[in-house]
Amino acid sequence: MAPSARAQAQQDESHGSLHRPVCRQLKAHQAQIAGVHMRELFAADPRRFERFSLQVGEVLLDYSKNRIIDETMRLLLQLAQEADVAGWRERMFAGEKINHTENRAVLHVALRNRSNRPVIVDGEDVMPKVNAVIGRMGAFAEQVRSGVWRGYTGERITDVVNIGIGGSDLGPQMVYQALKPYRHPRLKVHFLSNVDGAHVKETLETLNPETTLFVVSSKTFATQETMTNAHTAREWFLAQSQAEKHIAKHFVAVSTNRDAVVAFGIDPGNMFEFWDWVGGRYSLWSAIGLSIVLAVGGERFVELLEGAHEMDEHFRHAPLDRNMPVVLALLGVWYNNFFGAESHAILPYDHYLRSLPAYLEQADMESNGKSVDRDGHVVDYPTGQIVWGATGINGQHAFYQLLHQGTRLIPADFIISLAPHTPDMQAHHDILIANFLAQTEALMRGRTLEETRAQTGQASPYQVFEGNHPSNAIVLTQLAPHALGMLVALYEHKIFVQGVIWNLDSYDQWGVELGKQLASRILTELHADVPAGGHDASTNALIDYCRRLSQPHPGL
Ligand SMILES: O=P(O)(O)OC[C@H]1O[C@H](O)[C@H](O)[C@@H](O)[C@@H]1O
Repeated sequence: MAPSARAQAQQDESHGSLHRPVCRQLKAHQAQIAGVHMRELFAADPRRFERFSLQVGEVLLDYSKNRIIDETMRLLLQLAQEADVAGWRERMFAGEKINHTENRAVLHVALRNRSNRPVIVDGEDVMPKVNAVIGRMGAFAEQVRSGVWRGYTGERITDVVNIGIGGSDLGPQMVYQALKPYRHPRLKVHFLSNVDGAHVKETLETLNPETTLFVVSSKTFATQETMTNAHTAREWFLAQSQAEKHIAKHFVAVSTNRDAVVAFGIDPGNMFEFWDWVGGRYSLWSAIGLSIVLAVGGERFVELLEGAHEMDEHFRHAPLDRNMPVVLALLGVWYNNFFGAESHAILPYDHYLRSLPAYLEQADMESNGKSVDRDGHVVDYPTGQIVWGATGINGQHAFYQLLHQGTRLIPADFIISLAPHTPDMQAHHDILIANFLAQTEALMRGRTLEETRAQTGQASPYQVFEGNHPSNAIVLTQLAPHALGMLVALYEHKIFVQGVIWNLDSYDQWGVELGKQLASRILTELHADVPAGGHDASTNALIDYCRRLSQPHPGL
């Protein structure tokens, strides 16, 4: 068998950051600390919380329940310094084309640059156009919210449908859910992402074309799922409105691709623009946030941007050892590369943050799920962690068993907001807070055999909890737009720092392309008259099987 390009590349000398001498020191240090229980660390240091916690604005990070001591953080910080996190950070903020495989700048930070400092890309300050689009979004949303903007029969808009997928869906959807307490009472936003006809049908069947506004959101305006859904929505709308001229009142577009928007039949006056230096999974701050602005209004959206900007400023200026995104990133590297942890759980104790895990799955795994480094070498160390999670309180009654007594090390972020949006139900909120606190304590402390005997009267090994499971507690004062902006930016920069340490381009996503190409070929084969060929035997047979059985059967 001819050696693959990958195998060939593997023969190259490895150049990754994880081959620095400091990593050998970290490895030796891990061997020393692996047998130490966090109980002992807490017992030995009553000031552990003060030393291993950080506050930035309304965000508190307690990282004291991690398997670290001062020496751990010292070595991890040395790794960050040697990997030139500070240099890469400056390059990003300065608009350098750090997404080198696509030759693009990475400037979601410019979208929320409330200082208005010039940000230069290709010799042009992008801030005037950033601000102009934010202004247009706010003005348009105000028209819809106030009822000045009406549908083709003169009715006010009651429903907004964001048609998009990936970054053009998960970000706005997560923020819309998180900020639901702030939404306009008349406006409901729906998110149509799946090309599955069932999702389309379920969404459209509840809607009235006269009062529905479609926001077709796609960076490229070429994504098959989004375009197919947008065309179906257009047909559905025209079936009732009967005239193309009415489309202008019911379809707007968000994209970087003006020509494709015009070709689709959307008036460029109804297009909200963004730019190729905004990555799809970092785009909720751009015009992709239009459905958020429609729901909560321009002022709230600006508060969200301001929150992100506050975290950006902290990330850019705070020393690395007091830098919240850097600390979170280093802890992730500690477990990923030195403890062999494979995944990282996101556990919000907040109903409004229930989409955060799905959002972070894309943000993190599409950014750092890479096995070839910036220099084209195949890495020989684990990179992007598997991010997963669900609302913590529900998880307690489902998968936490494995966190507490399973065989794997799964670091987790516990997230809560203190002032509820339901102050008349404080008793409910107290239960949430109590469980949030109890779980991190239980994961850390565990329960010894002696304690089990003392508490239950039995010395059952099944009731022993090993403990020593690491977690971060992230506490927001309230889940308001500003705090949410801070939280999301915190994770974005954590991902950035990890990408630098693993020597990756965190801003491309070539790994999604191959499946897309094969799907377009198979789509034509599904309609062919001849048996499938040219694939492996499994795929050929499955294509034929699907072709035979996927046609609608009368009577079914
Ligand atoms: O916004 P679009 O161009 O429609 O792209 C939507 C999504 O699809 C792609 O396949 C990428 O994996 C995502 O990063 C992107 O957010």
